[in-house]
Amino acid sequence: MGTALIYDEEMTKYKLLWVDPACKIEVPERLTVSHGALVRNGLTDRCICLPVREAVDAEILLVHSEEYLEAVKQTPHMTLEDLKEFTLQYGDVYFHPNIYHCAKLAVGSALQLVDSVLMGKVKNGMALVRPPGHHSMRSAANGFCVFNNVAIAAQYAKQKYGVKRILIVDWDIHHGQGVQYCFEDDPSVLYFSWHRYEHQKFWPNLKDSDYDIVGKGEGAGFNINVPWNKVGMENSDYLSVFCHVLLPIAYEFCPDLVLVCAGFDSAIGDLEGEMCATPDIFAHLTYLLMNLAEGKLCAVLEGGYNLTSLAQSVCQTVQTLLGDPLPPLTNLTGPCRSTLESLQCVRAAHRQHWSCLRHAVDLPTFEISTIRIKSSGEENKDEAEVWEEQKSPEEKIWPEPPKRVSPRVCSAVVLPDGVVCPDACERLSSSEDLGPHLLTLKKDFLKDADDSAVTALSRVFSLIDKMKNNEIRNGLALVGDAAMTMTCVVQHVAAEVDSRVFLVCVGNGNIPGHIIEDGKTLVVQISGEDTEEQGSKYYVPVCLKKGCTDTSGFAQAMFSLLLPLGYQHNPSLVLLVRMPGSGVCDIMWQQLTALLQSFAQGHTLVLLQEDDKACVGPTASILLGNPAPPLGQLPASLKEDAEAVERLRSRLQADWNLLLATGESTK
Ligand SMILES: CC(O)(O)NCCCCNCCCN
Ligand SMILES: [Zn+2]
Repeated sequence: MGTALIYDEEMTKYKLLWVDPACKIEVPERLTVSHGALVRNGLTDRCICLPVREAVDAEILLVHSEEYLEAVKQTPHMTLEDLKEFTLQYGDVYFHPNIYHCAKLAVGSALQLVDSVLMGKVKNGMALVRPPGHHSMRSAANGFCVFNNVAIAAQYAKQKYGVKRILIVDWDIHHGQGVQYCFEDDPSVLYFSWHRYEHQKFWPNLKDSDYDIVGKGEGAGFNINVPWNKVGMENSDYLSVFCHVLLPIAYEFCPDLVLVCAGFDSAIGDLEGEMCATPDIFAHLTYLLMNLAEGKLCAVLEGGYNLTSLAQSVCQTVQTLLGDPLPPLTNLTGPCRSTLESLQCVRAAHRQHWSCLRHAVDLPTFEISTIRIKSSGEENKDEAEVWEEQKSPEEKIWPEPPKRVSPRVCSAVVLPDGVVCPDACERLSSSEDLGPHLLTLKKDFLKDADDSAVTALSRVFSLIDKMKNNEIRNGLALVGDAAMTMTCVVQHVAAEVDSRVFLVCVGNGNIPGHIIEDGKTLVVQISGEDTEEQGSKYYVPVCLKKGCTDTSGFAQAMFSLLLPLGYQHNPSLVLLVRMPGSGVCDIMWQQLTALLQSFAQGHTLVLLQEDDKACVGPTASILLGNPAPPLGQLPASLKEDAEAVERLRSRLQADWNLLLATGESTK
């Protein structure tokens, strides 16, 4: 199934007709440069382009009042003076004779997108629309918005398709108060928004946008506000909020549909947001949401006023929806103090509503500052970087997002004769000769192994070499001895100069100490074995009371440990090993396999032991880019497990700052 793209140049045919400094940034070019960039990058050709349609009254009335709709209906016939007069009753928005038509097309586009996803015609999609929607309220236009496109889409999905739970993620830099008000007492719609706030000093200056506004009545807990009280937030800050707030709660909520208020004024260069996150961050934010709701994700454009970063961010988002490998995120320094303060406040405010936060350790709050947490060796930022930070936003410069090339082959497999190769996978030919290095390895490691083990290892090494040359994206091997193969692979890869391995080992098994000595391999082992081994900076033993069968504990370790560590380690290869008898359930295994593709441009090598042959199919399905099935609504994890994860975090966060979620200052 493909990715839908909805766009029509009719929505560019309205603009500001008088002087209004607050509205002059909302220009038709926002749509033309975004669509133009998609065309130029060959992305429109790869999408399923769906036609727009006008929303009908009944659809608009799902959210708005009749008197408001009737009033907006009069605008096409108004004179310029009448339009100005009409506009005065609302805030930071303007009307135009054609804006009612475009507003109906914007709603219609969102509904077309929801239809195509929920009818299973496409996997996911994006609607490039204007006017935006998330500020408009039941009886009021606001913040360039006329009708609330995404709120209407959510009500539409519930009414027409009986969707039970909908997650709305609003990564626009402004608070979508219109969406919040629409669903604040509705437990079937979880609304998440981060937004520039500066302690209510930033527009729309609402107390309702603060972290302690969590929803009302039945809806308590289903409204998450993350205020940015400082500008200059970076990729690390955004990822921290996803890892420590949004993803744990979203997985617990287990939505049937994900809607994104995709505003890109949260990207670097935008004068509204004044943030420093780069366009490629949206590739990751999109991907991290794609394993919810079995990939049913509809992104609808909201804001974004720097035409360069807007176009790049839109392309990054659509490329991820299309399944392209994710770009590496470099120099993630960890969240700033102000972010930690917000994180801690939001987690505390929601602790009573979400069991994933029940055991969250929250420390006394502390003064706010944007002093960046320095991880070791970051102390002396060179002059240029410091100067860079002090430049004013409009002069911000940032590198073009890296090219994201999909290898010719997605998944290659090494399987013993007699094991069927999963559809769409490529079996590595068995005619590989034993390379010279293998003969030495045979001497060092495999001296007593039989020839089939040596042959299998030689094929696994050629899998790795093909990944290194980007001939294949990922690989899977079913081997006789997973632990031994794992050790040889780490040894083989670590020998290369700029290689870094992220080894994720599921289940019990001994990790030889020497593989973590060089600091190039980071090991996370999730098992049920209480290793007295305290671990080190590069060896993170997560032992779950009930072992890997405990989905909640496993999921918590995935979000609050694995993701932050993986991002900060920024590996060139992910090695995922399923030890025999791990007890991990297939769906959890698939979710883990999917999430790990956030790293190393998707270069994941999965090692399975022969008696786990039944896992080949489900694993291959994920490696081929299919979404992982839902885990179901997650119960609370065991207190001991949550405390174990917290202990690990506090031990490791001095070295790995992305683990920070509360206010500890690093040493
Ligand atoms: C969709 C949206 O969230 O991007 N709308 C933003 C509205 C901003 C209103 N204030 C403008 C002040 C100009 N400096
Ligand atoms: Zn915005």
